[in-house]
Amino acid sequence: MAQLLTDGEIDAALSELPHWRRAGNALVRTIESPTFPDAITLVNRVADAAEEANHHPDIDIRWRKVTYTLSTHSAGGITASDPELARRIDALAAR
Ligand SMILES: C[C@H](O)[C@H](O)[C@H]1CNC2=NC(N)=NC(=O)C2=N1
Repeated sequence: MAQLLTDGEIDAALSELPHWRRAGNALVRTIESPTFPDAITLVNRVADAAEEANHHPDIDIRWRKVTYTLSTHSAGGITASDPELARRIDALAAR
């Protein structure tokens, strides 16, 4: 099973992910897109990346604001897969 990151490892990962914050056992970022269709386009790109990585975010869609919550459900917290997916989401959001 994937190994949980320590608090120190999570802090170190977050120091390189300025858009993300820790909320308990998860990494969270809200991305506001210019329009609702833009927000959904990004959600679809994230879905493709998540499927490819077999690591899936929880996604909360509120009009143009989408909140991505990353944790490794099978491990009950944050593993290396979570900052990895956060970096992928950042790259897609910057397109
Ligand atoms: C069997 C398969 O590996 C699992 O169901 C995957 C799919 N996507 C997943 N995504 C996330 N975020 N956590 C998981 O534990 C997880 N498990």
